[in-house]
Amino acid sequence: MKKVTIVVGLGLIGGSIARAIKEGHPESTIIGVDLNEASGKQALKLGIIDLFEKELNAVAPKADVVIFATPVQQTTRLMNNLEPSKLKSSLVVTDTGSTKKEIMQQSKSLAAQGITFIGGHPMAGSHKSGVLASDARLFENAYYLLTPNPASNKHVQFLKELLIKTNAKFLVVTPDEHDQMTGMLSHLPHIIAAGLVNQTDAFIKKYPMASRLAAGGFRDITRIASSDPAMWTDILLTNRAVLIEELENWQTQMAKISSWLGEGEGNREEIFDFFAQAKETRDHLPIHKEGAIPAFFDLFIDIPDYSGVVANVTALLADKNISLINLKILETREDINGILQVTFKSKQDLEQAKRCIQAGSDYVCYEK
Ligand SMILES: NC(=O)c1ccc[n+]([C@@H]2O[C@H](COP(=O)([O-])OP(=O)(O)OC[C@H]3O[C@@H](n4cnc5c(N)ncnc54)[C@H](O)[C@@H]3O)[C@@H](O)[C@H]2O)c1
Ligand SMILES: O=C(O)C(=O)C[C@]1(C(=O)O)C=C[C@@H](O)C=C1
Repeated sequence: MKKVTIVVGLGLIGGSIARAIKEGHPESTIIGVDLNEASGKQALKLGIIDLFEKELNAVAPKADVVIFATPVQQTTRLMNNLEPSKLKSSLVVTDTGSTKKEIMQQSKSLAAQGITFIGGHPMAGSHKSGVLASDARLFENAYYLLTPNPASNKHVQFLKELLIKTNAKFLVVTPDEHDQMTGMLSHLPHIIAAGLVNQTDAFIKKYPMASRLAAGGFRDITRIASSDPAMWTDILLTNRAVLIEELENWQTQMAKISSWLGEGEGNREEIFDFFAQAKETRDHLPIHKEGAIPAFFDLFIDIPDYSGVVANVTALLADKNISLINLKILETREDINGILQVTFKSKQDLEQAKRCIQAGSDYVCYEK
């Protein structure tokens, strides 16, 4: 496919999409557009794009495809600034934004001027931002939701072909269905995670030692609280009605638990059922695991708290040529062992590392 694609926003999503297009269509040209010149330089250096430009309208007339991978409200602003009379009549415009109703509303004025617009949203990502976190495999096996304008239906196949190497599963939904479903399954969880971390922050001021006790449960439910605040502000402000309703449902649920607790033992069964129902549902949800960036493999090692132990572990791994991605001490207190978190790229590396550390030391290794 010898096409010119402009990717606007060279961050996690734009970078990952550009990588996948390069992989599937090496003969195509990718022009990267970003406000941030450093992102452009990094993308050029990584070979993700062929050219960099700060101003979209300076290059838009060359484009066969424009893909917006900017925060939602930046995307609507940039769409509004396009100059349709200067664009190719065959141009296909799409986006990657986490909400769809406002963007689809904005696209009507483009459609009125003959520009094809297909809303898009890959349902995979990370709390990490920026082009350095991008990965062509990010969307593998994930759903990629599409909300085409009626007049754009015939271009959906072309877009799927362009994005073939994302290895995503494309699904057409209405903008309303989209915002309802992502509101429940993505936006509300991000609000809850951020709220929980903020509540913890206030608590830690009272009990400073508590910060050292944040273990697996807290880590699992709050990872997404590290996501980019600018991106999430735009998401919330473009899905207000859905989120207000879901927050009310959430508050009703929390109030119910609070009242059960107020009455104590008499509500044992209700409390049990609350957790039992959640376990049943969670255990049967087909949660997307493969392809996302945190598809790294963590090995946890209980280590005695003395200096030199990290060097011991790395020496054991180096001896067997096992490469690691990251190494972090999660906990060090005088009275207990520390935990060393060693991250590997593959399950095989992790298993080999576990065997070699267990053979060469008496450290206890485990996965979570
Ligand atoms: N992060 C995720 O998990 C995820 C997943 C799916 C979809 N999305 C959506 O994808 C979009 C991009 O998210 P991301 O995670 O890649 O963010 P990011 O912060 O990693 O990248 C955004 C990039 O856009 C650039 N940018 C911002 N405003 C711009 C403008 N006016 N003109 C040109 N460049 C501009 C920034 O400099 C940055 O490089 C958002 O709409 C988000 O809702 C995010
Ligand atoms: O894995 C994460 O960190 C994400 O938050 C990814 C996530 C999600 O909520 O699942 C976040 C926003 C997107 O619009 C799509 C995916």
